[in-house]
Amino acid sequence: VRERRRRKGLPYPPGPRGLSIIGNLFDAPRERPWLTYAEWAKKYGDILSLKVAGQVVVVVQSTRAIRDLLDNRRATYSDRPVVTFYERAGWDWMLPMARADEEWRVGRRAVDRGLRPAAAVQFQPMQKAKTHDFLKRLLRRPEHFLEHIEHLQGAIVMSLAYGYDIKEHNDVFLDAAKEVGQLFNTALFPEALLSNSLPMLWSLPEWLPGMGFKKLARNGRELGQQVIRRPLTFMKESIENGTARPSMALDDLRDCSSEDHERMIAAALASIHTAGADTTVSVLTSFFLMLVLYPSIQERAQSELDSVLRGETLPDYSDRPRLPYIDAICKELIRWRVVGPLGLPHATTEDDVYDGYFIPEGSTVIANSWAILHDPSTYPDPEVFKPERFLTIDGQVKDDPLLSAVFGFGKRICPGRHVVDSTLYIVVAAVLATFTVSKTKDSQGHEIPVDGDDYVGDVLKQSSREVLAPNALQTQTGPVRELMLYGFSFSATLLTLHRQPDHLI
Ligand code: HEM
Repeated sequence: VRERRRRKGLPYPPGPRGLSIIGNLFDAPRERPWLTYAEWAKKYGDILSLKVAGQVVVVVQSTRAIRDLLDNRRATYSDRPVVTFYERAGWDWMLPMARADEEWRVGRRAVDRGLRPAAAVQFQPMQKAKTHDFLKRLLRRPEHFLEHIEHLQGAIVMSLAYGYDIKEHNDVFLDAAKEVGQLFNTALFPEALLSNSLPMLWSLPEWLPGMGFKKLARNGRELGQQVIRRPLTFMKESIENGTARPSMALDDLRDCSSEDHERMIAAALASIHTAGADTTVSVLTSFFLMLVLYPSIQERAQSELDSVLRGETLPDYSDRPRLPYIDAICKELIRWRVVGPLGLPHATTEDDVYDGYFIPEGSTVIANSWAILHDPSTYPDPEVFKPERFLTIDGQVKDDPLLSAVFGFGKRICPGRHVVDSTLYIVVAAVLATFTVSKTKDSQGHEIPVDGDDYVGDVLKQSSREVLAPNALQTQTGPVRELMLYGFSFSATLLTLHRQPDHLI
């Protein structure tokens, strides 16, 4: 009744009509939901709603609606949905999923400061050195390129967060951070979210089918604390010994006014690996896929690099203005395989009305970034990799304000985007300057084909299957699927390197 009064007769945004109790639980698309949502937009328009287990989920799918709500009404649209699982597991410290409370604000301010463009520039020499290290690994064992990409990203993140150099193998900080990331992804599986709307699930015994999430919650609490505390102890010791290197932690911890403040900062820093790892790794993996699928693009990029560097040096950041084609490749990589096609869900903190529709407080709001970046009227042949989209007729780089959709919106926009920009540029330029990547040949000398479509996997689903396999329920809830990242399943052996100017590395 209260809600009816608040609605003043206004309808929710249109959408598929669900069954009464469970709403659209079973309508919510299971595979690549962004495609289904884009399809639904043709019927319902650029703002639609679903009711998932009693909760309103609003999906916005045009630049107009996304900007109007998530950017221009950011004061209302910057919360995250309540995930009981995170609260129970004591994981609400993790910045990307944190509710928009004081703790998030403190952590977010520190991360914004540490990763702002001026600060990100200071990390560039480190990113360059780690990239050269990556080239050497690639040269030694090209078939393990996925592992090398992961190592590179881990090395960059741990260095910028703590000034810490990760070990060659089995680094304790990195391994724990990776485990948290895996658990975090796993926790987005349907059963955990279902426990949101069915609190009584928490009182059922752990051994029952589908109750695996209770064990996860238990293990996750301890692991989370380790990931926060260990680097903090390391930082304190290295500050005391005078061995601390420039890093976000060094700047932030110096300014801490209390133990509580310190705890919030440490939690925000510990979130960075989870937020930045899979995402950057995904884009860099897309890069290698692109190289085997589009040899002519590789060739053109190499001739641009050769004309600037003359085969004498490795590319540096100062070369960037003279390498517009490389820059255009980086932009197209971000657009081509959108890492988080539906970003991370936002939530509203008060009732709102938009286009005559009622959006209640506490709604989950999902922006379909994929729909924007694969709209054929803006990007013709959207599935084809075409760096030229981002070049003017005279070969200069064109800015495209729509691209930032990959990094989300409003107050929650990804604070790591400037660092991503410098990582992508240096890796793409350095790999193209030193290697030619192509498909592997079979024993008869025929190229082994690579199916680019196969390559879209589903990291989260796979990890949840591993942990929960015996007990997994088959149910799916809506918002779970929105948190999917692309995973990559093409064979790691499909990589032959030709151009190996060892003297450069
Ligand atoms: C290609 C790489 C990356 C992509 C595509 C990406 C994308 C995103 C997206 C879509 C969000 C959610 C935005 C929203 O809610 O509207 C996000 C949040 C976040 N990202 Fe990234 N990200 C990337 C790399 C990184 C890196 C390298 C870092 C750190 C160094 C990072 C740190 C964060 C953090 C801390 C948040 C949470 C912000 C908050 O909730 O307030 N990301 N990112």
